[in-house]
Amino acid sequence: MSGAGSNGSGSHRAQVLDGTATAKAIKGELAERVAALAARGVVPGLGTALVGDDPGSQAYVRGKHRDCAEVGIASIRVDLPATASQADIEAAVAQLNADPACTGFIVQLPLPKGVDTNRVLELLDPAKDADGLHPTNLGRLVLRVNGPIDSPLPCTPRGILELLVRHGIELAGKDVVVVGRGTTVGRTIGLLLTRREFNATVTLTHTGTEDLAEHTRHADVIVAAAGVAGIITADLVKPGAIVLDVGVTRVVDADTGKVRLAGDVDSGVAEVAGWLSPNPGGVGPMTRAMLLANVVEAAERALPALT
Ligand SMILES: Nc1nc(=O)c2c([nH]1)NC[C@@H]1CN(c3ccc(C(=O)N[C@@H](CCC(=O)O)C(=O)O)cc3)C=[N+]21
Repeated sequence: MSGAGSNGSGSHRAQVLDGTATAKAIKGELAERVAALAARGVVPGLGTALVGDDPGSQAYVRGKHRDCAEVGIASIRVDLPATASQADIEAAVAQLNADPACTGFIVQLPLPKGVDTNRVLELLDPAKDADGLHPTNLGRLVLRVNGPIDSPLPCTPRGILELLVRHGIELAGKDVVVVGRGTTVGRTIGLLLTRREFNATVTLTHTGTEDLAEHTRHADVIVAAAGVAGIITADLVKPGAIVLDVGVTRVVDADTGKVRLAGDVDSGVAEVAGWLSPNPGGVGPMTRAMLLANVVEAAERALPALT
């Protein structure tokens, strides 16, 4: 093996966890499964409920529908104005729950201030929950000790696991430090990785952690999902560690004055880590691929059994 150890000349570069290429391979596989469904008269359909005009959220939703077109999944869009009320949003969820063309859907987060997000998520039909964020599905994530994935998992945690598996990386017995405790990434990947089939040892750190470096410096794997640009600097990383850059923050570039997206991982980490997921091009494309997988699997589960 070369690449994973320092060569002493200071020119070490971490190996790349290539999310773009991996997501492309997964989309190819999903296109075949979509074709098999079509042969049985079923066209999977992804619904999105988008509230307001945040440019970031609009871009994400556009990207999701573009991905759908690539693999043959139908698109159903429900767009509501920023002024939509709780009742309007709940009505959009009810509409997607009832639409037979929609086999899976997401409510794009975050919802506008004042909206009760948990109440909206509770209303999704768990069988159509493409984000795996309905309490029933989060409960299944916790309860399932072993066995096949038969309920949707949240897209980013699933994407991270898939990215590692497809690069031949095993987590069993490893020390994983997760930075960030959000529902969509940090807390859920922590719960998932402690399940017997993954068998990792997990430390879940967050903004209240007194000495973050003390934890990360001993980690075999760091999942950086704090949403704080550049929080993981090279001195926080054990040489050879596996580092996943999940965070996305909009920052104003000091030199150009332009807004750009910044990850949680500082560029210097590439000199220390053994493996690193680029950002962009790492976890983001995998998240989108797993959304497609969740939609295809929901349609597969809904098929009548072959006799
Ligand atoms: N209900 C819900 N489900 C989500 O899955 C969800 C959400 N709400 N709200 C926002 C976050 C964010 N998120 C991203 C997905 C893909 C990229 C992605 O593909 N990024 C590209 C770069 C894209 C660019 O340059 O703008 C990359 O990393 O290579 C990024 C961010 C999903 N989210």
